[in-house]
Amino acid sequence: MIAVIADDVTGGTDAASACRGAGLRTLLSFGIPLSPADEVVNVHVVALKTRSIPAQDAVRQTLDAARVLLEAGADSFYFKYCSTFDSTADGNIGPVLDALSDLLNVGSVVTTPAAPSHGRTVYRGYLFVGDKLLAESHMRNHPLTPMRDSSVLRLLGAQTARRITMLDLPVVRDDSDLLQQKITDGSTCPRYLVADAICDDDLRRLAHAIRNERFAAGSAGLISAIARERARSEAAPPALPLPTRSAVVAGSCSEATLGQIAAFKQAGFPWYELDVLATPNPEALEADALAWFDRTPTDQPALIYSSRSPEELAKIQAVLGVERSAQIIEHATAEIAAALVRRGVGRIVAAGGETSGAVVKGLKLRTGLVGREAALGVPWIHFGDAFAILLKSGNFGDRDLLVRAATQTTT
Ligand SMILES: Nc1ncnc2c1ncn2[C@@H]1O[C@H](COP(=O)(O)OP(=O)(O)O)[C@@H](O)[C@H]1O
Ligand SMILES: O=C(O)[C@@H](O)C(=O)COP(=O)(O)O
Repeated sequence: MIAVIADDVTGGTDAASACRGAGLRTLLSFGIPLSPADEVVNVHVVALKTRSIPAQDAVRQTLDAARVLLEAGADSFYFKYCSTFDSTADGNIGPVLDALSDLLNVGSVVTTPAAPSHGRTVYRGYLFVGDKLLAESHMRNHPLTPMRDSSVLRLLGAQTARRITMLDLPVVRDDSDLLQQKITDGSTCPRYLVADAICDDDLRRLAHAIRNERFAAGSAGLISAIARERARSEAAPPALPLPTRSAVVAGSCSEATLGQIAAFKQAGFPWYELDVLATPNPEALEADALAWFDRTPTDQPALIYSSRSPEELAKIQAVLGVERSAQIIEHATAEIAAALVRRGVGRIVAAGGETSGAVVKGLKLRTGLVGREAALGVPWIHFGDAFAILLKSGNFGDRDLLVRAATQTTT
């Protein structure tokens, strides 16, 4: 079994969808599973919410999850971080990689955030988002993890004392056994090999070269290739009916989400804006939002959001602070989601990684079945027939995704 530990909830759904799409039986747990799965699965994805927390807490939670998965029979491990390398200045990715390499007793670890199908490519160690370098993309303005450098080697180098070398494109594409040699040479001394990859075939080559390694790390790109290396078959999950009453909650401030919110409003559905500056109190924000929701028609999807443009966000953060404003919003959003479900909402669509983490916590969701994708990397997760959730990375999905997900009747 492949064990995947993701540093946030939407990262977990993205990775789970990639494995499911490769035809592997995939289980997704939110938080550390309390007991091993009672069914045979090829992949168990554990989605944590460690991306923005202090490194020592992230390490502890990740190791706890890894030990449970080892006990459940995992023979290889993947640490899923964000395809835009989201991490704080005190960086979790390096410390978590160090700790997992030690636990698993591995030397060389291949890693790349490349996910070409999501528009993330790595060339000469520099990470691109579409046609822009990471630090010139919208990720410069991320509320919690603004990315102001594009070099994966420098970003990772600031977070670990271990040696980092590059597997550049000519090596990745070499048809002799150079790639394999580079990976196994000196593999007894701990180090990270940051790989270039600009198309899926580069990831396929990497996955083939590391097929006997116990540990690798990166975004959904490399785990998708690893899953395909194992499965070599593709089976689409069956279409399933979706519970009728739906609601959307959004806290992502990414360009993609702002466009999706605008499309939802244009479609004429009811919407409500959480104003944390006017009401910097989660309970009061929740009460006002629910009073509004209780007046909306039950046959229409409703949207509740806190998302703001970078300029508006900067103003809010200057008054309330980055952490405090995010905490108030996340607390309110989690409670609102739980209250919506108590009011009969059977389908929640959440936009934003941290936001989704808060929603999953509010709803106390544990382990669900990975279903069909509503957009690339955004699968429906089913909890029996009565409840389904779609957790959308802020950056993912076309402009109509929120409208489509809130109104479609089957997956
Ligand atoms: N109006 C707001 N003021 C301050 N922080 C906000 C506001 N709206 C959302 N946030 C915070 O911004 C962060 C967005 O991150 P996230 O949900 O992970 O989205 P993404 O997937 O785009 O990264 C969350 O922590 C959220 O609470
Ligand atoms: O790798 C990715 O881009 C996603 O899987 C992911 O981790 C997204 O995180 P958020 O943008 O915080 O949703």
